[in-house]
Amino acid sequence: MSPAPAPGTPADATQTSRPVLQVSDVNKIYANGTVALKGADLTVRQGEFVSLLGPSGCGKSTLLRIMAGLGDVTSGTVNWWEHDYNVIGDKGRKLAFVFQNATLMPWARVRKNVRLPLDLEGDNSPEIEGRIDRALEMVGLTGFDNAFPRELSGGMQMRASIARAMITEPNLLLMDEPFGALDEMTRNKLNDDVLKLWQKNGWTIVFVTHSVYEAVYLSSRVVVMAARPGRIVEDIRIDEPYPRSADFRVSSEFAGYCRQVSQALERASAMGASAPQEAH
Ligand SMILES: Nc1ncnc2c1ncn2[C@@H]1O[C@H](COP(=O)(O)OP(=O)(O)OP(=O)(O)O)[C@@H](O)[C@H]1O
Repeated sequence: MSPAPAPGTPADATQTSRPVLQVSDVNKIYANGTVALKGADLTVRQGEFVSLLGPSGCGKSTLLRIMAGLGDVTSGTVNWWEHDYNVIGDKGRKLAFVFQNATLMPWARVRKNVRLPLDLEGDNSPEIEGRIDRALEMVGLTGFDNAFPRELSGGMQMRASIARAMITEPNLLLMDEPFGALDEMTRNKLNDDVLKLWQKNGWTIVFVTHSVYEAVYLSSRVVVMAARPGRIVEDIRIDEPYPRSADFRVSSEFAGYCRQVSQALERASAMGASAPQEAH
């Protein structure tokens, strides 16, 4: 497995790495006739940080769920690590999903919440406790393992949710607008934390967001989608080195990329607004 870009390397270092996800000509039509995805083509390579950005209803969550193997496609193919669905879970081919809400079990303490995926796998090996400790440490929740979710702030609950995803030691992390409900300071802090974890662990990430700023700050690529029918319309490289920091947020390069992505989003929104909903 090739790692995520090392500190200081350009964001395009991943352009030739192995594909982790290949979505080819995928169409998704829900039972009520909604064309949620039309002809979606997207390859995500090892070590990339790809954001999906687009107006409401353009199919971002549908695409992410399909990438997670959670939803059937109407036609087209999806491959993971150049194989079909059956390889997910093999060594080096683990996938985790982080939802918009922390989705913690309210009656269980943080430690129990974080170990849930291992419990579901029936894994009760002796090193589990150490793994939980390390996951909590990585997300900055050491000392909170006995707290109940209601005793944590929204940001801390999201950290617990990320720790729960990390416990399975994923290679591919799919995140559906994980920080949308948080205030800006907390969101910025968690953005930095996720970037650090991404680099440290060699993850590949696909990240859904509504925020141009968040997409530009985090991503090596921003994929812009349009609605009615849901489709990919632009694919923009954010060719800035990692690690990125507060300096990047106030740089002219950041402003330039935000302008470019905002304009792409405006074009995408205009396309969806003028198009009638297609049936088949
Ligand atoms: N289970 C479903 N059955 C029918 N239609 C659905 C279903 N799920 C989503 N849709 C429709 O498919 C389209 C794409 O929805 P999706 O949630 O993927 O978009 P999105 O870009 O993630 O939206 P948002 O940004 O608002 O979360 C929308 O028109 C939505 O109403």
